[in-house]
Amino acid sequence: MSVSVLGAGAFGTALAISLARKAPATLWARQVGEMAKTRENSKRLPGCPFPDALTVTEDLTAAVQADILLLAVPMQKLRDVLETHADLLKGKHLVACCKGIELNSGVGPVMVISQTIPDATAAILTGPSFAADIARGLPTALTLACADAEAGAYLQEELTTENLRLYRTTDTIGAELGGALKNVIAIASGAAIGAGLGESARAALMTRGYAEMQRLAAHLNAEPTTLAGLSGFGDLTLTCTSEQSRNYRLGQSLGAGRAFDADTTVEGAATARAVDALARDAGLDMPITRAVAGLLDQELDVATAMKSLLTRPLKEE
Ligand SMILES: NC(=O)C1=CN([C@@H]2O[C@H](COP(=O)(O)OP(=O)(O)OC[C@H]3O[C@@H](n4cnc5c(N)ncnc54)[C@H](OP(=O)(O)O)[C@@H]3O)[C@@H](O)[C@H]2O)C=CC1
Ligand SMILES: O=C(CO)COP(=O)(O)O
Repeated sequence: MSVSVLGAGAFGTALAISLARKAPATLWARQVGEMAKTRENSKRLPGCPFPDALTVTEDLTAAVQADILLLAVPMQKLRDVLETHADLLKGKHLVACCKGIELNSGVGPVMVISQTIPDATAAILTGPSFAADIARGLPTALTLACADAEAGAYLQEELTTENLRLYRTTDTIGAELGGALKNVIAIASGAAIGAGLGESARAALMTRGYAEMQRLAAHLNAEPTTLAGLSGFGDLTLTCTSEQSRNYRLGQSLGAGRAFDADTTVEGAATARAVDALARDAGLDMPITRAVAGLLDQELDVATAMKSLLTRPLKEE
């Protein structure tokens, strides 16, 4: 077995470091810059030295010699990367490591892989994990979802490491929805805390946000148990409560009326807009997602958004 990680952001670098502690692994980037020399990704993941068994390369033809390719680029870039390099990626096990819904199509990463490289085995690796934790070798548990059960079991075995424990499912829709939607709720949670609305308000947003996640998941025929697992409930809990999360921090900035670095990868922003559009088309009630999309597009401020949530007609839980 051999594994290559395509995309040397914080997450791709962390996964490559973790995997290279178990067996030789490759990390591909468009530009490796100083990484090959300093043996560290000082821009995206400083302070995490590369194991000797990690090869860093700009040569995609060499990287795709591996049987398993982890795709660790942001969701809105995934289709472009796959289309650009389609010839090299045919027939491989392609594991999306991004979290989000594509803005233009309303589909998640597994569907993007299936649409662009139809003869590849498409899977997703998702769940509660900060890149720095994985790179430091702290214990982490993730979900590996692949519609092909046999391929899923193979990927689970190959990608599990001493400190990275993988659970598997065939429910790719549920797994990708969990990872995508929790980021939207994390923005809402950060906004509540940033605006000084308190931790009780955050708990309400997390819980009612989870209800929205389940509503969309049911509409798209995902398994409710997947949403209750690491990729849904697990990642929702982590991301809505930690300042390590960029989605949460963007929310905090919105709530506090502060500017936020536009170059930071915040998957929940495009996903909120994509899911808001999906919900409208499907006639689904997703008021927190609507509020987050409204905040991001400056149609609402936090006080108005919160008021609109609190004054909705009373209903059964
Ligand atoms: N960071 C984390 O803790 C976690 C992140 N994730 C998920 O991982 C995904 C990536 O996030 P993360 O690694 O943090 O993001 P970063 O912002 O750290 O890095 C993004 C990386 O994507 C690369 N990239 C962008 N476009 C392309 C392209 N067309 N071809 C090749 N590479 C490209 C960038 O390369 P360049 O530097 O050349 O621009 C950069 O290295 C997201 O979906 C995120 O939700 C999941 C769990 C944890
Ligand atoms: O997905 C993550 C944790 O599981 C990382 O969260 P952010 O993308 O918000 O930093």
